[in-house]
This record gives sequence, structure tokens and C-alpha cells, in this order.
Amino acid sequence: MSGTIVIKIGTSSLTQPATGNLALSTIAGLVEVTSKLRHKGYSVILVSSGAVGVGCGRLHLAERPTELAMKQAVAAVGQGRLMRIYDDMFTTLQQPIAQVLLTRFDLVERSRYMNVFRTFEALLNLNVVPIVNENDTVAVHELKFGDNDTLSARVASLVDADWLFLMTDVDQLYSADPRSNPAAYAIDRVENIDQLTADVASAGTQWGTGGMLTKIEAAKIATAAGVRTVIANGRNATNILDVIAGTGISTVFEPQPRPFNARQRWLAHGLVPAGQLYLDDGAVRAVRDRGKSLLPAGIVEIDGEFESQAAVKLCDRQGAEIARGLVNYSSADLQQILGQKTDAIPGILGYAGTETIVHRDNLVLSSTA
Ligand SMILES: Nc1ncnc2c1ncn2[C@@H]1O[C@H](COP(=O)(O)OP(=O)(O)O)[C@@H](O)[C@H]1O
Ligand SMILES: N[C@@H](CCC(=O)OP(=O)(O)O)C(=O)O
Repeated sequence: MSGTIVIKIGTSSLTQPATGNLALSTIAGLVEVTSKLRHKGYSVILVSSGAVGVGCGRLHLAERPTELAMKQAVAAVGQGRLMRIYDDMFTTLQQPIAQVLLTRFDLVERSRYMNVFRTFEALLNLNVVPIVNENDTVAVHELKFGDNDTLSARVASLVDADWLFLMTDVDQLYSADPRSNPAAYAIDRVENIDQLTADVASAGTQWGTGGMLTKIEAAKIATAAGVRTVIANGRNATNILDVIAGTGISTVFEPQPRPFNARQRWLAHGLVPAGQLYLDDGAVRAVRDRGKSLLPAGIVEIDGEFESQAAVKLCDRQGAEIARGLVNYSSADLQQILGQKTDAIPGILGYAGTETIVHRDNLVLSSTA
């Protein structure tokens, strides 16, 4: 019955909305539930926001800073304070914890991705609860997760988790933001996230980053990787135990069958695509329906500048993503050979490269394809 659970808790749950001070009883509840899950045999990873919010409280700032350097400085103040509180509380329950700070870059390169994976594996084998946040202080704009919802989903995909809990300041996902739309109704279960019609456009709280939008994005990433995903209220962490027991108020997103091995999970969720290849209908069918590699003849257009072995999206003519993978040619070379027969490549480029543009082994279909 045991498995791996990733719990993401947002700033809006960790802090008091009125004062910005830490919500100590909420954190204590989360620590207690985490410890209970550990005793039941689950491995638990916490993804905790709050560095910027707690840093603001410590520095008596009334608003979340918008300037990058300022945000990074404030996060450096808050992160240490946050970890100290977690460590104090977990220590009272004899539960060791570890701080893991990630940037998007750590999941892009295969060797770094595997390193992060092995570190999590070692920590969980040591019965430690890793507490993850984005490394806000060093993350550069272009390679930021930007929000901890999608960070937690990528971590859940990385460790092949059974559950991802997105704990926030509303009980459930609603058909629209319940703060501004009193007629919004609660959604208990989402079988197919691609058919979800809820309005999640509003920005959320002052301290949170992405509102509901990034939670839905996270649920898409996690369910596509086979992780059952839950949105629930973080003020009462016992919700997690109830949801696992099949009761409790929440929104549960059903996972898709686990289609991915570890390498495919990296291809699907670790990489940051540097460009797009647009395919004709025959190539779309070959890649999507017949499990073929992509050949130059089926490419009608490309977008972006990239080197060989970069990650790219494979799209149909309308731009809908059907797959992503590692490309065998740079964008400059590809411009010259797109639409051509494979045996024309050496004559055009002056060297005999590989026959395929994206090999089947380096390609993973997108969940909506
Ligand atoms: N359809 C919706 N259902 C529920 N909440 C929504 C919806 N659309 C927007 N929201 C807003 O999203 C907020 C939660 O996001 P956020 O403040 O970023 O929280 P966190 O800090 O937990 O990540 C809610 O307080 C709510 O106002
Ligand atoms: N890494 C940032 C949190 C980013 C974030 O996603 O915040 P939230 O929307 O509150 O989950 C921090 O620790 O302040």
C-alpha cells in the first residue's frame, strides 16, 4: 500500500493573509501529517513555497517585490528562516529533513536530471523528508520554473510518485474563481484534464504566484506522467489522509496510464524545448500513430534557433504539439534539408548525418496527441 507522495504547499497557506506572518498551526499540521504518512510507510517529498513571503515578513515589506534581484534577495532571507521552522517542528517528531533547491536547468540536462533523481532516491532511502523549493536566489529568468506548482509536478514525474497534493487556500477547484463568482460550483473529480472547462484565469492571492492556472498546468504534467493529482485546502493537512482513504473534500485528477519509463519522463517533462518542427499530415500520422522516427521529408517548417541534440516540439501544421524529442540536426542544417528525401542529406550538407531528424528512441508523444 505504501508509495511516494509529493505535497506542495503554497505561500497562501503557509502565511496569515492579513499579516503575512507564518501560519504556525498550519505548518505544524502539515508536519504532523507528513510524519503520520511516513509511519504508514509512505515516502514523502514536500515542495514548500514561502521563501519570498517569509522574507518579506522578516524584512517588514508590505508587498511582494516585483524586481528580480530584490525577489532573489528576499527569498534568500526567507528560505533559511522557513527551513529552520520546518527543522524545529520535524525534529520534535524525530523526522530528519533535507533542503533541496532546484533550478529548471537541473532537470534539462540528462546527467543533472539523473543526479537529482539519485539524490532523491538516496534521501528517501535514508528515511529523510526532502523539502524542495526553487533556488530563487540563483535562478535566471530564462530557466526558472517560476511557480512551485509546475516544479512539484516535475518532481512528482521525476520520482514516479503515486500522488501529488497541491495544497492551497481554497477547498477545491471550482468552475470559476469562487472569490469573485459566488455561483461557481465545486469540481470533485476530473477524469480527463484536457476536457476541463473551469475558468482559472484569475491571478489568485497577493502572495501566491500562479493562482489556479499553474495548478491546472501542474495537474496536466503530473497526470500525464501517471501521478494522481489532488487540489485541497492546505489549512488542514489531515485532508491528505482523508483523500488517500477515499473521503475528504478535494478535487482529484485521475492519472493517465503510466506511459513513460524514466528516460521518456525526462524527455517529456525535464527538457525545455528550444524550437518547433511543423509536420505534414503524413508525418504526423507516422510519428503519432505508427511509432515511426521523424524523417526530413515530413517537415514543412521550423521555428527557433537550436543546436543538434536540442529539445524540440513536433507540431502539426496548425501548431498543436504532438510530441517532443531530441533533434539530430541544428536549425541551420535543418532549414536546408526540410522536405527533402533522406538520401539527399549528404549531397546538401556535405556530410553524412543520421537518417532520422528525431529518432523514435529520443521522442515521446504528448498527452493530448
Ligand atoms: N476556478 C478556480 N477555482 C478555485 N480557485 C481559483 C479558481 N480560479 C482562480 N482561483 C484562485 O486561485 C487561488 C489559489 O492560488 P494561489 O493564490 O496562487 O495559491 P498558492 O499560494 O496556494 O499557490 C485561490 O485563492 C482563488 O482565488
Ligand atoms: N519559490 C517561491 C514560491 C513560488 C510559488 O509558486 O509560490 P506559490 O504560488 O505560493 O506556491 C518562494 O518560495 O517564495
